[in-house]
Amino acid sequence: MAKVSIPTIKLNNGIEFPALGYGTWLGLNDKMEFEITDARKLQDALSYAIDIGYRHIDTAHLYRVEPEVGEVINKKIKDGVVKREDIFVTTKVWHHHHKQADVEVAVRDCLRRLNLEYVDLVLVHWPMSISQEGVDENIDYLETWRGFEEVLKKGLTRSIGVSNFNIEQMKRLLANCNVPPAVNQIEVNTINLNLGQKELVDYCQSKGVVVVAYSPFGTMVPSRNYPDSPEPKMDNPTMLSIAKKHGKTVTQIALRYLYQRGIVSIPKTVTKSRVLENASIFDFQLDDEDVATLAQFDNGFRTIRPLFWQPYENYPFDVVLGQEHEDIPISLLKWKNGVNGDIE
Ligand SMILES: NC(=O)C1=CN([C@@H]2O[C@H](COP(=O)(O)OP(=O)(O)OC[C@H]3O[C@@H](n4cnc5c(N)ncnc54)[C@H](OP(=O)(O)O)[C@@H]3O)[C@@H](O)[C@H]2O)C=CC1
Ligand SMILES: O=C1CO[C@H](CO)[C@@H](O)[C@@H]1O
Repeated sequence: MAKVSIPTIKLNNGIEFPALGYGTWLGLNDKMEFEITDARKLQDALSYAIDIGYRHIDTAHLYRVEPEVGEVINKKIKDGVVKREDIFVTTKVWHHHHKQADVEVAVRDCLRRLNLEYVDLVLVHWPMSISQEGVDENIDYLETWRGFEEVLKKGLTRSIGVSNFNIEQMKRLLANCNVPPAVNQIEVNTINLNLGQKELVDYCQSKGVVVVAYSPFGTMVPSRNYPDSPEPKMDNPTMLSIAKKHGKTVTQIALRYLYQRGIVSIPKTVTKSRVLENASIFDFQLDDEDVATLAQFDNGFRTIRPLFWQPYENYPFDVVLGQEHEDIPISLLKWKNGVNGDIE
């Protein structure tokens, strides 16, 4: 079987963080459920990923797949493929759990669903605080962060971090915390609309906060949020020529570019050949000319741009007036069995 060796980056707490992880967001259907066939594919592909050397898995309460992900991890531990301490598991607290006292309940529920005693990193998924009913709860993320510092102290997680925080929110958090966030997980992509996030990435990195790129391929579909959204750049001649020069694929060029910017990426795929392809990026180097060319693609467009959350306090992105009520999946906030969001 093929094997990959994925380097690590040190977090600000000294913990080694694999520079490439496995994303587990499958999307949800109209009933806000994932398709069970996709979950089986995810388990097969994740199992293969661990076999070939992936050691970092990104999941979240929102994704509804924590039980499936935990099942694979526990099986690999039982089968002696890895030890628990070899695997870096990230999960995220959804925004109806932002009260300080709710954070521990939420993280313990993640651990129960994952069937793990601890995670390696838990993130504040978004800076906004929204109730199950879609009401703006307006809880300050500084309060949420105090809850995060408590779960760290209790050993439920080895690191704490944030996701979707903008520069102002990062500055305010860093100025008002006891434990600084280890990471900020944000969209950075070079395949779809091209969001380089230079300013935010530079700021986080200058403060020792590792940037994790979600949707590194811009989810590989044209964005719903922009009427003239282009197709992903899989056939772009410039990308193809850089890929050809290095004997690599366009997606590998995109991931390598992130790695050379010091960014950790977490591509999602349920296709085994792509699991291998995405991790085979540590055996070549983009030169200065390639890097300068790739940087020019950045045009500041987001793929993940949840317009329906624009009216909420602490929405982190620029607000586009007139589009606030588009396509509101309030049900995305609803959980089957009450506030803890069990899916069993
Ligand atoms: N913190 C946050 O708010 C967010 C976090 N995330 C995290 O980031 C992860 C990745 O982002 P995601 O939005 O899933 O999108 P990605 O940008 O990773 O794109 C996923 C899509 O790309 C396809 N794909 C993967 N590898 C290749 C390849 N080598 N060649 C061609 N196509 C490929 C996949 O297809 P297939 O599976 O069929 O192979 C899938 O359709 C998520 O799974 C999640 O863990 C994502 C969004 C927001
Ligand atoms: O993690 C996530 C997965 O993608 C969703 C959008 O499709 C995001 O809202 C969410 O933050």
